[in-house]
Amino acid sequence: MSRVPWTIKYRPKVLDEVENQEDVKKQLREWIESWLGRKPETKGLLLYGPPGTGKTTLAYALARTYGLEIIETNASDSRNMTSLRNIVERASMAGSLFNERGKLIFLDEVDGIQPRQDFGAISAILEILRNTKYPILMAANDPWDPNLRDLREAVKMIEVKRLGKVPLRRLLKRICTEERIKCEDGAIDSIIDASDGDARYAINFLESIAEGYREVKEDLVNEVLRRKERELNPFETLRNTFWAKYGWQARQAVSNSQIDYDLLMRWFSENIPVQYESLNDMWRAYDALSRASVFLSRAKKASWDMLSYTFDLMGPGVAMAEVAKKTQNWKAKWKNYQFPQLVTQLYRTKRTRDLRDQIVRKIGLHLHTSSGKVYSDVLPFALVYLSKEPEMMKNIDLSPEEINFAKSLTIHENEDVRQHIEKKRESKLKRNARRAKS
Ligand SMILES: Nc1ncnc2c1ncn2[C@@H]1O[C@H](COP(=O)(O)OP(=O)(O)OP(=O)(O)O)[C@@H](O)[C@H]1O
Repeated sequence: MSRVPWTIKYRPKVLDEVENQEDVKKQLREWIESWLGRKPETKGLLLYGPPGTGKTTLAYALARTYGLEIIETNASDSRNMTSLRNIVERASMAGSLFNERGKLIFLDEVDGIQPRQDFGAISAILEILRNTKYPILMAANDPWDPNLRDLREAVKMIEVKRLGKVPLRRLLKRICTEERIKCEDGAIDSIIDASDGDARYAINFLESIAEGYREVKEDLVNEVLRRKERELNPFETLRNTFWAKYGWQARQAVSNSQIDYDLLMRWFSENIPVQYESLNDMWRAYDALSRASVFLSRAKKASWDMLSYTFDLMGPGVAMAEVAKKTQNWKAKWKNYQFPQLVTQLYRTKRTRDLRDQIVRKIGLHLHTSSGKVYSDVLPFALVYLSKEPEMMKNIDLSPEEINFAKSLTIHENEDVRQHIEKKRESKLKRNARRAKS
């Protein structure tokens, strides 16, 4: 029989069982009661706060407390939006929501909506909000994305704060008692410190330790935490690989690492010339790494069994590339590893990329087309047009910062576009000439 995870098993069923969050619970009660009194304050309500603080829990507990059926869907899927529209439409035709068993619609992860992929999802939600006869509760971790502005204005927003240490401790201790597990107080405190108010993380952590070791001891918890920290640290993975005397040690360093494999590959790629001084060592290390990369893409496309070869090549392959390692008096050399260029570059250009995406989104909204289409077909021409008609910049609602950015782009793009148009014109002329001949 499959076991129910503790986060589900111990999820509060009704509002009174939800630890803390008194203000949130009060506001949720008032909101749903305003619906039951047929005069909703606002049709939609958005719960926002960090992961694992109980937003989903609150939604389910609210529904249960008031005997409502909950309809949950992930907001960032346009198919869900279509089926939701149907539900809402049917309800408006059927008359009153509360004739039979009422419903509460719960849209999770509204901040996961990608305007490019889920084009129209936000306007679909806004439309659903206008027409709904059901209360609509939404959840987001970060609701401050500019794409969500219209949504923010249409709903009531309630912040769900991180759970404090005291309620979290109460929660974990209750679970330990019900599961009949011996838990040291210091162990619970360490888990709470590491979880940073994320109840899901804390409960999952407790469960994994209890499952593996049958009791929850402080030194054990601290050791697991230290290991986790190390496995998340790319500098540590690099050091353990480059400093490994034997292949199996290097393999372990790579396979234990919790870093995304593609990213790890970039870390190695950047730091092979930092670690190795001999060109031959470097050459062998890069050779192994490039083979690892081939197996990684095969693993992703064909079968994850290939991952084993990726580890062999990225770990022992890179580590054993150093010939001196086979000699008696080899000693590991301390080096200052570097961040991969790509990571620093992406970090530095984040603001620029965000600005570009915002402009593209606004042009797309104006032209009723997706951001993807704007990128591929429209952007260079739109920039030229905008530079000629500065008033248009204001019409499509560009902020002063975006206008400056668009202008700076236009200078470069103008030349590109001119050449692009020129080339197109030439090939068209040639084509016409060929046609005329034949
Ligand atoms: N206030 C609380 N009282 C009791 N248990 C809680 C509370 N908050 C969270 N939990 C526990 O933590 C688990 C995770 O919470 P939940 O899924 O509601 O978080 P969330 O805020 O929706 O997270 P995310 O933003 O990642 O979706 C729940 O299943 C529940 O067991």
